[in-house]
Amino acid sequence: MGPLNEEQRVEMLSQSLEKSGVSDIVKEIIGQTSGFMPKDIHALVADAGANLVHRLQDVKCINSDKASSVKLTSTVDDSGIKSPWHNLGKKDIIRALERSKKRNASALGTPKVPNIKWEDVGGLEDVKKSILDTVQLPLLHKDLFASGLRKRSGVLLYGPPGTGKTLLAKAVATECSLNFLSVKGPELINMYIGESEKNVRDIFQKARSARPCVIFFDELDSLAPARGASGDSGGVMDRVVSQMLAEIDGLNDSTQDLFIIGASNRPDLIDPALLRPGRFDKLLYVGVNSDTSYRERVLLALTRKFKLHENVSLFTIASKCPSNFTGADMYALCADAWFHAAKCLVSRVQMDSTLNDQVDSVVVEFGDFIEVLGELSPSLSIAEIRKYEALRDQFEGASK
Ligand SMILES: Nc1ncnc2c1ncn2[C@@H]1O[C@H](COP(=O)(O)OP(=O)(O)OP(=O)(O)O)[C@@H](O)[C@H]1O
Repeated sequence: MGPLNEEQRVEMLSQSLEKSGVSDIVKEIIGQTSGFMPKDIHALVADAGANLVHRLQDVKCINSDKASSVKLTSTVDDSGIKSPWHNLGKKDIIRALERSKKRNASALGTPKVPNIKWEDVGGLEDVKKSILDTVQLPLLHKDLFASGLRKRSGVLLYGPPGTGKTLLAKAVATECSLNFLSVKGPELINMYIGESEKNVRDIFQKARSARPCVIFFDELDSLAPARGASGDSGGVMDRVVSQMLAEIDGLNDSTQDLFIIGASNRPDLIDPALLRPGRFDKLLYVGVNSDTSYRERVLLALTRKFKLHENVSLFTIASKCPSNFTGADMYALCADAWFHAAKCLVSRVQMDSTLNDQVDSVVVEFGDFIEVLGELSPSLSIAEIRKYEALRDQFEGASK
């Protein structure tokens, strides 16, 4: 679920603060909560509550120090029950808002070269090649591309969740020795008027000072929904999209070593202006392939650092996995199989102390995979995958 619109935020905040007697503050702060998702509202209220607890503790200490009979001001509601929430003041909420702002600022992170190699990405060879063409060629032939007519492209990786979009973007950055600046859409949206646009400017500024650099916009649809469609009367999202467009267009005048890669499950929700030439105009579908050999290649990548028993046939395991297993499902399979093997090893060592020196080397056997496979179910149904494929058909050709 994306950011809430103003009406939804008012409703949720009013409900959460109903018992506190400070619901009149909702009007005051609502403008500062643009871009909030339900979890952000919960966090805000919980944080304000934590503030209150600290304050109550402080007052309690003072009161017991003075051995006075001063009582905390608490009101009694209709039912006659005293609620500590009645002590919640505007100050607690304002403080919680300030903290949330600080958290957002630090969550925007600093760029660094990731440590994901091509070998860590299984299957997806075509997508790998297309991204490399877009990123590596201009890097290797800067002069040629700087004078060319073709505007540089940003890549949009789209498709179902857990299929390796983030992994691919990181692998490109590692392989081309680029710094990687990852921005999750909702993280960037700030409640303070003007702050979200500033965050966008800051991100591009950070990337410019860390060149060569890739900016990876995860959940691009929540960051750049079609303008006028977000239902946010504050218009924060619209201004963020406009700022993004201005920054991306600005990239075309500068050198060839700043790249933008976006990822989204719902490209149909992204503002179409962002998908025009020179922006995120190279659309690459990253999906689920029902071929056994695809699953085998993903398993190979995921078990690269495992010690596998010689009885393990990754192809046989791949053929036993449901055809709608995503990369993330196979990650769960491998992690669970390793854990199963580790547990067995620990119980063997407990029974026989002569095996103590083996404790560091977990060897994963075929049986470990089969054992845990039965407990896993695909995170996406075949019907859901078909929906994503229908979206792909709709977008196919858009980047050609
Ligand atoms: N093709 C793949 N090869 C190897 N591992 C994969 C692959 N696809 C997914 N995985 C595993 O699944 C995890 C989740 O993948 P990733 O975060 O790249 O998915 P995503 O497509 O970006 O998902 P989302 O849309 O939810 O952000 C990865 O950390 C990796 O362990």
